[in-house]
Amino acid sequence: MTTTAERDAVSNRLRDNEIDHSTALDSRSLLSVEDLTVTYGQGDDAFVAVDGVTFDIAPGERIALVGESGSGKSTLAMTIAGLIGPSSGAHIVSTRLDFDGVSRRSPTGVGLPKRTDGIAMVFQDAMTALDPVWTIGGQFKHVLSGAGVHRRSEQRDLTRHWLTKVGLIDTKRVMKSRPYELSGGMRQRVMTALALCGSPRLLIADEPTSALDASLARGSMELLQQLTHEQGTALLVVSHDIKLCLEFSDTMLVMYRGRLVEQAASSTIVATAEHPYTKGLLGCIPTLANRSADRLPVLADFMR
Ligand SMILES: Nc1ncnc2c1ncn2[C@@H]1O[C@H](COP(=O)(O)OP(=O)(O)OP(=O)(O)O)[C@@H](O)[C@H]1O
Repeated sequence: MTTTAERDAVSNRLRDNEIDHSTALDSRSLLSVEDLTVTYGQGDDAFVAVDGVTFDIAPGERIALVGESGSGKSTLAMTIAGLIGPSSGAHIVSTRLDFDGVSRRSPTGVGLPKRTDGIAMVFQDAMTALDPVWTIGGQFKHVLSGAGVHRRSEQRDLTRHWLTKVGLIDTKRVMKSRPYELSGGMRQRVMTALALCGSPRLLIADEPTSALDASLARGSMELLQQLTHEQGTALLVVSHDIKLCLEFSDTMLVMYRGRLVEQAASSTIVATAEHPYTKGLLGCIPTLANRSADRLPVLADFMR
């Protein structure tokens, strides 16, 4: 049995491992992105999905990335996580992409490493994100081995610890189960536990609540917020749920047709929004004041 102190030591080791701080560039930012452009295809068929985006994430900061369908949110999130590259038909260019004090940019500014250590992702659909033929215990073993935890007792105890943290009981049964044997809500919790068990510095959640009903969505956001806060993990949530984002984030990033058109504190964005798309988006949130309106505002084409 691993003690709490031993488990904390493993978590700290996971947090610190393999990050080379010798090339530290900006100690204030966890993630620093400058002029990032992602293009799919080539020549006449080229499509710019992310267009010259610049932003920073501080350690422990909670960011909400919002925007209409096709505005480039997932492309941006997956690029940061190192999950998009030439094999996905994407051409990536940036002038800066630093994570945890280390430049992740290739020397030419084109492309990114395949995977970025210290960044984990939670996807929209747990059924497709989890491996269908492996038991949950086996999937934890795989992730923890990749994070440098090889002792079986440590792996077992960390798995139980994280399954309990996300609110699952009877962890023995869950560990022996395959994804299809669990309910949708349980799978979502397992995915969150898997993402956090390697003690990432940044957790990216792409539409984590869109498959859930309103009360489950709120519970899921609360859980993500609580667990990342406890670990000091920064959280980047991609979502269409503006209302939930306003409540559960420190900073709001608004994308429109590949561009970042607004970056503002979530607590004040309703009053300070400058871009017409942001104003339109915020104006579409149903409130007690506008519930009697015949129809919500229609968003115009804001791009010249
Ligand atoms: N592999 C690809 N090849 C070509 N175009 C792509 C590819 N992946 C995404 N796109 C295009 O890039 C644009 C941005 O897509 P992306 O999925 O990033 O948008 P999004 O804002 O996340 O949308 P949603 O909210 O619907 O998930 C879309 O027009 C999409 O069709």
